[in-house]
Amino acid sequence: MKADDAAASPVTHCGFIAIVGRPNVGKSTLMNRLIGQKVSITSAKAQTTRHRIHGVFTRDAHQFVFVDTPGFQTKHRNALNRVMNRAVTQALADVDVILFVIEAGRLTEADEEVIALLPKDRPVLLLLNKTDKTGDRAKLLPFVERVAKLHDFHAIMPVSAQRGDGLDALLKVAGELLPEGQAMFDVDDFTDRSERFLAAEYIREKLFRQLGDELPYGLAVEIERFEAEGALRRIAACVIVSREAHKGIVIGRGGEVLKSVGAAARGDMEKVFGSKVFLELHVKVRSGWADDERALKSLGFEP
Ligand SMILES: Nc1nc2c(ncn2[C@@H]2O[C@H](COP(=O)(O)OP(=O)(O)OP(=O)(O)O)[C@@H](O)[C@H]2O)c(=O)[nH]1
Repeated sequence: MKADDAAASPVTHCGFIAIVGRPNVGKSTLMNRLIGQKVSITSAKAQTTRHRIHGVFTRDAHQFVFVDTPGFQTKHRNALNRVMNRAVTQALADVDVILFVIEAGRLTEADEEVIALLPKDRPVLLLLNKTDKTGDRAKLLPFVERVAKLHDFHAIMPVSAQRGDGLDALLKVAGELLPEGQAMFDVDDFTDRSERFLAAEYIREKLFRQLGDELPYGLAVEIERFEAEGALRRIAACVIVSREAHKGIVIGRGGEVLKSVGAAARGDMEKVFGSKVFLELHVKVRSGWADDERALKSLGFEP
């Protein structure tokens, strides 16, 4: 942003907000809903978000810079999960406000593991998500009383990320907690991640959606070539799997799975980039990569 723009900007408060919680509680859905743009990927399957993603939302005098974190992993203890958990802890260390998401009426051991990591010196808003499924709010009261004892929460707020219920109130409370400061991003920006990064995210999302329970563990997407010429993007991407047997699953009979993943991802990219996209997609086997921290680093996962 240029200095002139900063002077003209009405923003007086700006800060980082982390969204944390165990897998599948609705963190990505919440961030997308809050910023009204498709930045972070969502799917019905756990663990779809592996990167920290910033989404930016500006409303009047407040600029919210959201950090979406990977879901906490408690099941598989390998390098990939260690890297993911470290990313969450790191995200918590440098933010101004924390949104801790759980499902309304449901507290699991994994939720409690996340609570143990919440910093005591930063405001934490506890969001009870998916209230559209719980029905009568009065029924939630005993649950609220129980979870209130687990941490000194700044506020406990029922929301439905999917329907958008309670989000206005949430932005109001969170806005009051932002530190004074000029805007960090152009008011129209919705992400500080590059198109290259988003391209990989969209492909990964379509694979999650298409493959469902068949999804091979430890699958990743690498962008091998990204060329932008005016309103045209030429992208070559590679889906990495850890075993030869997984290759066929990703390709599908007669190449059908890969073809439809490519078509759907390309559609998203064309909408978001506002350009025409040529996408080449292929599959490679790199054995044991999910256990190799160096390989993770080379794929852009933050160590
Ligand atoms: N009924 C209902 N479902 C929701 C709501 N918010 C999210 N979901 C669903 O819950 C599932 C998980 O949502 P995500 O946003 O991917 O969850 P996440 O916490 O980011 O998951 P990870 O990336 O695995 O950490 C998806 O099927 C969402 O559609 C909500 O408010 N109500």
